[in-house]
Amino acid sequence: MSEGLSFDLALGHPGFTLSASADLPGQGITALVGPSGSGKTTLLQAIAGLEAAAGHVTLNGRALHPLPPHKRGVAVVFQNARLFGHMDVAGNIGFGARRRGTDPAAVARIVAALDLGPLMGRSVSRLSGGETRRVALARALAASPDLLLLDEPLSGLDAARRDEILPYLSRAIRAAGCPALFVTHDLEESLRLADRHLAMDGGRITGAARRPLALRLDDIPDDHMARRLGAQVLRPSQAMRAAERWSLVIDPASAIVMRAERLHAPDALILPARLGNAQGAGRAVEICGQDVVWPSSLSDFASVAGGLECQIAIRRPLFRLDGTGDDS
Ligand SMILES: Nc1ncnc2c1ncn2[C@@H]1O[C@H](COP(=O)(O)OP(=O)(O)OP(=O)(O)O)[C@@H](O)[C@H]1O
Repeated sequence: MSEGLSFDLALGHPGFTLSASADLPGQGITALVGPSGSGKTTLLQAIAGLEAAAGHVTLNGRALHPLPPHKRGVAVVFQNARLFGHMDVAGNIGFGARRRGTDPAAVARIVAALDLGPLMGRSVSRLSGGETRRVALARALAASPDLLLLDEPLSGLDAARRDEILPYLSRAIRAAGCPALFVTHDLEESLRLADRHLAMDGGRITGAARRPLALRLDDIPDDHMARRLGAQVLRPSQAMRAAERWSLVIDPASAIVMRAERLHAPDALILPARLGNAQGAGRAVEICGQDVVWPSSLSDFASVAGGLECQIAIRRPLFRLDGTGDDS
């Protein structure tokens, strides 16, 4: 029995043909990226059973296709949150939970992870855009989905709101323990959320890459991209000058991309361990999406999920949007 999500789907609209297949792991967050009109939404809809298609979809060996949508165990979060306007926040979240008999303790954990406690009694018509997105995600997660599909869940939010939500989103999806596939046009979102990437073009999957996000190092530090990411790129030689508190074992061909506002935070000082001190010598850093785990002492590893906003960029190109990158 194959683990994870596997699909091979075909359908046609006038002037557009979807013919997409991929095998994804049973855990983690996959970003689906590609130009407008490439078929990302159509693929999500077909996986969810909301759009008729030929082919197969299996999740952990269970055939989802051609089951009706409500029997697939798939939750979809759309661009517009589509909350139930006649219910308050608690009602919306409870709806998903009741349908699948989700343990109330699990629902409480989701509410806490998304920091929705203070909003539970509020009418959904009185929520901000960011709060609305968090409720939509909570409602989807509360239904204990086997697979979570998100179609540009943060579109239309300004940068500040998106920054506010991203850590919640990452934490809540990972805590749910189901695989998630999310459509995004936003490089920062994919950098910060995803640990696997699928590229789509012309109705086909044209490339895939495992984590860490495989952008060519040379793609990142140009001024425009750095500004978009709010980041500065510390090449190893520059990073050494910032050496004080932590050391980090990284490949000499790698660089650390760190959000500029964190550069002077004492807890966020990082240097490559080629010149490392005893704390980091010989230990490898582990990257999981935005979560960087590194040795805080010789015997102890500290997780800094959400607390340290940095990414490791690998110099070797693993993935390019034109689909010519490899996936090794
Ligand atoms: N119901 C439909 N009938 C006819 N054509 C459709 C239908 N739905 C989508 N299409 C077409 O299928 C193609 C893929 O659309 P889709 O919305 O999946 O692209 P997308 O990659 O999600 O785009 P975007 O990034 O702009 O949201 C487009 O050419 C679109 O016009």
